[in-house]
Amino acid sequence: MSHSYPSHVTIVDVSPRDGLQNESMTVPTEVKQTLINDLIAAGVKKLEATSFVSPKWVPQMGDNSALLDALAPTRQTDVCYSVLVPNMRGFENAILHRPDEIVIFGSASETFSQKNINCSIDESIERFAPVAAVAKAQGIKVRGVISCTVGCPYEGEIDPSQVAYVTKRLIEIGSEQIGIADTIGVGTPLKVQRALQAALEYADISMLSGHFHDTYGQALSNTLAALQMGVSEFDTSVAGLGGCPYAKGATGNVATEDVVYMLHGMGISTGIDLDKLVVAGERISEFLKRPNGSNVARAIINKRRS
Ligand SMILES: CC(C)(COP(=O)([O-])OP(=O)([O-])OC[C@H]1O[C@@H](n2cnc3c(N)ncnc32)[C@H](O)[C@@H]1OP(=O)([O-])[O-])[C@@H](O)C(=O)NCCC(=O)NCCSC(=O)C[C@@](C)(O)CC(=O)[O-]
Repeated sequence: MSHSYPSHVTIVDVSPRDGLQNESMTVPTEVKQTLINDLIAAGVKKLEATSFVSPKWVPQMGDNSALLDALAPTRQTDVCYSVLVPNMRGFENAILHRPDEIVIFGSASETFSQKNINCSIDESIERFAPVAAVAKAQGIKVRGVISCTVGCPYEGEIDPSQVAYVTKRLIEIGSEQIGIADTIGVGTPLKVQRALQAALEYADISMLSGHFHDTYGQALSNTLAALQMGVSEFDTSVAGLGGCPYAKGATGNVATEDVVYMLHGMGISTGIDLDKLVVAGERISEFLKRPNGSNVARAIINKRRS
């Protein structure tokens, strides 16, 4: 069977944000800065640095401004520094640091929307609309991410028509890209393809990206299923770090190392140096005192030791 896979894939490493937002220990700003610089040294060209959400809701991201200040002197012009922004208050704080891209994050599940950002899906779009308009007027890219596109921790299975609806609304208010997220990692390849297919009612394939958590070990298969549809951008997390504070039990995103290994093995370029990426993942895993969540990283490290 032949598929027309993309020749190049953009990796968005979300570990500094999605990876660390759920950590119970305080991760010092310098450690986040080192992680980001390690990722960039490995060739990552797009990353989620932090989020401008309420520190009462997500204390771990409370150093958002300090982190961007620390990164400023060595900021790379060919790297896209993204930040999550839930409302105008967050945007006003973020804009002081001129991020390259803001991410507005909605949900295909009503209940998850309430739990995560304390408003309904329609209310969230109303909040995002002025944020997206001001960002675009200032030359900042706007990406929309939709949580719970295949399953929700509160509502169970999500109908693809919900994904189509939120995609439509996010595009109407100016999202240039749409991330299809499997927040709790319950998706399997055909379900993920159905969610992507629903988004394609309103979005072009070049606008879509995949954001797959690996709770049930399906994320790499789901990545391949998305690739087969022509998706060429994926959110991944070095060492598989992460989880969402409002999706109990959900583990991290698919490990960046695992996706890069698969893509390179398929002849698809990423611009990333896998060995340097493994160093980045090991350093943060050691700091967090947790086993490296990437199968590929563990294999490479074991091989080096033997
Ligand atoms: C959205 C809100 C702020 C609404 O929270 P709220 O309590 O409804 O907001 P509010 O407007 O009523 O304000 C309450 C207080 O928060 C302050 N406030 C209000 N906004 C901000 C802000 N931006 N930055 C700093 N402070 C803020 C505001 O000033 C006020 O302060 P007070 O007067 O009480 O001192 C809250 O629900 C929130 O911060 N939620 C965070 C959710 C979050 O970060 N979730 C994890 C990221 S999403 C995710 O992981 C999924 C994703 C993207 O990865 C994809 C996937 O896998 O699904």
